[in-house]
Amino acid sequence: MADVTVRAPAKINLHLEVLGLRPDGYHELAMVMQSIDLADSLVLRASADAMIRLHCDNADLPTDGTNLIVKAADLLRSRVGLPELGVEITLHKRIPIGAGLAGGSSDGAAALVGLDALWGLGLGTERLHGLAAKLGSDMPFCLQGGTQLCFGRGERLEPVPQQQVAERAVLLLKHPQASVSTPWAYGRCRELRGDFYLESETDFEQRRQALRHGPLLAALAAPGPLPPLRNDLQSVVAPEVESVRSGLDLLRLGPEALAVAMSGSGPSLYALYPDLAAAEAARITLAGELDALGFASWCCRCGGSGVSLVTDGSPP
Ligand SMILES: C[C@@](CO)(OP(=O)(O)O)[C@H](O)COP(=O)(O)OP(=O)(O)OC[C@H]1O[C@@H](n2ccc(N)nc2=O)[C@H](O)[C@@H]1O
Ligand SMILES: Nc1ncnc2c1ncn2[C@@H]1O[C@H](COP(=O)(O)OP(=O)(O)O)[C@@H](O)[C@H]1O
Repeated sequence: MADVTVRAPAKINLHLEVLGLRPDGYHELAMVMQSIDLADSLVLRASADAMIRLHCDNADLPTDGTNLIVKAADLLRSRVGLPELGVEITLHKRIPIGAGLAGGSSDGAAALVGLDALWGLGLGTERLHGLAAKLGSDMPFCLQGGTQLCFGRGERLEPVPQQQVAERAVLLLKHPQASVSTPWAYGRCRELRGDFYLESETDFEQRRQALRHGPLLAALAAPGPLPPLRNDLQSVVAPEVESVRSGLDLLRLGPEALAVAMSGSGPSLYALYPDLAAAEAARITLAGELDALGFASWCCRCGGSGVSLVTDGSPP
């Protein structure tokens, strides 16, 4: 059987609002997530020995059962009740790890889509979404991609219909020595907030409506400026991580952007521009400071889709 290649794009958060604490210990969220064209790729080859094996070109990443790709493969195989299925997966890692860009979740989502195709399971979107939600709150978004409102733990998706978002591009920064654990960020958020959470479903729904019909989505629908972006984890993480503070300052002082924010639980930061040329020009203007502060940087387009099978001829 032919190899299957899957593209696994990163995301940024255009809005991240922590509404409440849920009975399951997770936070109730209202987010706008956006795919970008910085992507990992997975190559899957069927094997006859009933083993799930992962190889990765980044030695910092475990390839054992803690990797979300292996977890996804194990879960899928046990759900369909076919323990004899085997696979050898090679991961080309380009998304920085522990960066707030959902690289692990996107890899897990890509494994679900790739194995569904490789093993000929024909599971369909709804069942894959259910499996993804079990593996991680961000994983359903990574399957779907584009621009989505994400509610609940992050797994309840509502598409944002505007096309304009996809024209835009980001200058993305991450300090190679900085990484933030998502459980730590939410734990610290809880410590800082104490009892300061909304409590009722009515209050949650009011905030969801405010986001659906608020200034951010209206502004995303047209070219031009955006309102200041909200990420409730930014004020939790910035005081603890120096590169988040210095990177945000740098992007704010740089060539005028549509918006500047931290992505997810950080420590990645981005400045949003009308198009890729503007993001690349900003990167050139800031090259000296980026170098002096030791930041890695990328210019990425906002993307219209989540994980996707790579058919012959298209680049992974
Ligand atoms: C913060 C966000 C924003 O998009 O992304 P990252 O910065 O990690 O990319 C997400 O909420 C991360 O989603 P994801 O990384 O899938 O989280 P999970 O694996 O489900 O959960 C990891 C841990 O984060 C906390 N958690 C996660 C989601 C949520 N709604 N409430 C939480 O409190 C819990 O402590 C959980 O044990
Ligand atoms: N395939 C994977 N790629 C990246 N990280 C992974 C993967 N599988 C498991 N992880 C673990 O998930 C954690 C979060 O990584 P990542 O998804 O890159 O960041 P974030 O949750 O901040 O977006 C890390 O501790 C990492 O070891």
